[in-house]
Amino acid sequence: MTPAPPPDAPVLEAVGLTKDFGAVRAVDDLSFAVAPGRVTGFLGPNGAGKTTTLRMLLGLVRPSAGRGLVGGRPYGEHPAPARLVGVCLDAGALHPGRTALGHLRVAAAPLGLPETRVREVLALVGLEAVARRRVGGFSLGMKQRLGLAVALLADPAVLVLDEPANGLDPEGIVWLRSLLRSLAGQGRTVLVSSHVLREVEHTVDDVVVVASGRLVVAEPLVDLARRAEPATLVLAPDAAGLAALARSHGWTTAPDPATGGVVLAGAEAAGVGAAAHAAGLELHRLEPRGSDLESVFLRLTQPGPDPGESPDPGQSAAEGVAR
Ligand SMILES: Nc1ncnc2c1ncn2[C@@H]1O[C@H](COP(=O)(O)OP(=O)(O)OP(=O)(O)O)[C@@H](O)[C@H]1O
Repeated sequence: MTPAPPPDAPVLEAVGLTKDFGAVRAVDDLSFAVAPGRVTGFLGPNGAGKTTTLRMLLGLVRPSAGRGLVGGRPYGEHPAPARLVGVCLDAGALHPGRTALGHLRVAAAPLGLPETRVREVLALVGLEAVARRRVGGFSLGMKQRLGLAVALLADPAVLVLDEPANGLDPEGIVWLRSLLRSLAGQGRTVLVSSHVLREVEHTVDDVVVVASGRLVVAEPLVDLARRAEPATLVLAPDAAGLAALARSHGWTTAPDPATGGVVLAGAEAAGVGAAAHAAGLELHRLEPRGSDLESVFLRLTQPGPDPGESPDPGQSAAEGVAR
């Protein structure tokens, strides 16, 4: 593919984006910015409003309020928006009777791109061997690769991909990760949505998390990881003594079948060691467990008791917007 990085790839921006479908508010006053040179994950559970937001950013859905901006201008006001922004919103919706090659040729024609570029992107996504096969026989993972090839055709400075990891096998996810990282490394602006944080946690630099159409947090992934509770794996022959120790310190316990031990949530290893020593409790294993990002994601996106309440006490949604 063309190696030259796009100079000054534009920022993608949602400014107070709101969308009502009848009585349903799908997106509610959503503001965030997607920086060039980084991969940003747009995350939220099913129905959180991700696709609707992406469609508003791309001028495919008219916002009820607010604006979607690419480099400070609405998508449609750019002279050649389809060259500037590569998009894959629904890889599953490709025409089943058309071949992979046919799809790319149809997409390349209005962009004025030559056959050589079609061949380049086919190779880039690893579909050369099936170029003449009809898409109807493709797996979802192969369709994802083709959708990505279409998005990459014009060598765009901005990429917007809706659930690109969906349907990819583990090897495909590793491949997608390195491709997206290299595209961002060239200075491009890359936005990928997912409803599964685990799918993209090794791919993204920044996260924009939404739930029920509203912004929950927008921040670097490392900051999201800091919200994770510490956890410690412990093996102790005196199970009752360990349970009593956990109770007295407010640590929640969960069995760890792989080791036969217990994971103490909310506990640092050093604190557990000190407490066990003080209580005269014998430990056979004491091991810090990595922060569990998925549980942070679930905690942030699960509906709270009060819909007006911030999902994370002490952190308002607005705090997460400013970046
Ligand atoms: N055209 C439409 N007409 C009516 N309601 C819609 C329409 N499009 C989306 N919605 C509703 O808006 C809300 C947000 O949907 P959206 O598809 O944007 O969420 P999502 O986060 O992309 O979910 P998923 O991960 O399931 O694709 C949902 O309640 C959905 O039912």
